[in-house]
Amino acid sequence: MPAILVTGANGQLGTELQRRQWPDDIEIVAVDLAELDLTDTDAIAAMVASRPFAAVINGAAYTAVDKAESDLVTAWAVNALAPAAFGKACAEAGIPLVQVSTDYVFDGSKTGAWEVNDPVAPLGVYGASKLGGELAVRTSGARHVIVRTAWVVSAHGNNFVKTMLRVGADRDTLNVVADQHGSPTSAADLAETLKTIVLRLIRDDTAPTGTFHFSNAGATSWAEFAAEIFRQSEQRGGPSARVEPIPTSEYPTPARRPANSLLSHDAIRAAYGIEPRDWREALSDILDELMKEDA
Ligand SMILES: NC(=O)C1=CN([C@@H]2O[C@H](COP(=O)(O)OP(=O)(O)OC[C@H]3O[C@@H](n4cnc5c(N)ncnc54)[C@H](OP(=O)(O)O)[C@@H]3O)[C@@H](O)[C@H]2O)C=CC1
Ligand SMILES: Cc1cn([C@H]2C[C@H](O)[C@@H](COP(=O)(O)OP(=O)(O)O[C@H]3O[C@@H](C)C(=O)[C@@H](O)[C@H]3O)O2)c(=O)[nH]c1=O
Ligand SMILES: [Mg+2]
Repeated sequence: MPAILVTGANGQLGTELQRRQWPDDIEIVAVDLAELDLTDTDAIAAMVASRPFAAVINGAAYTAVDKAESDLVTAWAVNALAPAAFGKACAEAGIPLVQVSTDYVFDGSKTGAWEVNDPVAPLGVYGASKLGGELAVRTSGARHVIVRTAWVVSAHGNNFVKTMLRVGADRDTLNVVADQHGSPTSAADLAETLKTIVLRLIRDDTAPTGTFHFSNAGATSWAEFAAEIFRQSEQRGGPSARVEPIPTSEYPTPARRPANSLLSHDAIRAAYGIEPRDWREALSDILDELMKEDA
């Protein structure tokens, strides 16, 4: 049975990839740190060669954006050197690699949505290390797809939705930055997109390769996002708080973040016919799942 190796098994994306309905003839082999430490490039090579995998989805990453500023050796090992090792191993095995990247490769200076070939200029260590991963995969010789995504949220793991609900339960008002714009992404919707892509890559030698953007549709700011989270939470009898929109200058963090990281879907629509749904609708599914768990 063809098997797909998935890293980041316990992360948001890895969790949702394992929850997809896969074809009966496909097996998902999902590994996390305990099974495969991505800072060990020899272990990556050995894992990819351990059985005849049909493809690899590298969903693991060092995602602590602020911590990465002072922990850059680990961030670069996981986000750049590991993708390089996967690229080399996949090229040797003759199998496709799906690498996940981020809106934080952009500096945020553009007005409007970022296209896949727009110039990259990361503002911090996380974005720079993820860009390193992109470049390594692109030059590895492996047949590959790189999907940049943004603001990933789900009912599992660490993310903005869960942070807002947790903090909002204890406070009347929350200060949230209103001058950083982008597009939230449901990890489930991202997983469904990666499923479509990886199955095409496995079954069709002429499937589109290269770099694509996927997020949910619609632009927002973190402050508007927070307000919508509380609006939808309150509707379900969950925690709510008032959102006070603030400028980034009033929320100092170790890492700089892009002012606009909205991603254009033109490339993924043209190549794969994928049309993302609105982020509010995706958020509604996540809150349904979270509130069901609370009940
Ligand atoms: N989260 C977001 O907002 C965004 C994410 N992305 C990208 O999407 C992808 C998926 O992100 P997401 O699911 O949210 O990330 P998570 O932070 O939820 O999960 C990351 C996973 O990577 C694993 N990991 C970290 N270090 C290592 C290591 N040394 N060896 C093995 N595994 C390791 C973690 O394991 P453990 O749990 O054991 O630490 C965790 O399971 C990543 O490539 C990320 O860069 C892109 C844009 C936005
Ligand atoms: C908790 C909190 C955050 N913020 C701000 C900080 C930041 O600018 C923004 C979002 O906070 P986060 O900690 O979720 O941000 P961050 O960790 O930067 O999220 C990023 O993660 C990486 C992995 C990515 O690839 C990006 O696409 C993006 O999702 O909101 C507030 O203004 N008030 C608050 O109370
Ligand atoms: Mg964070």
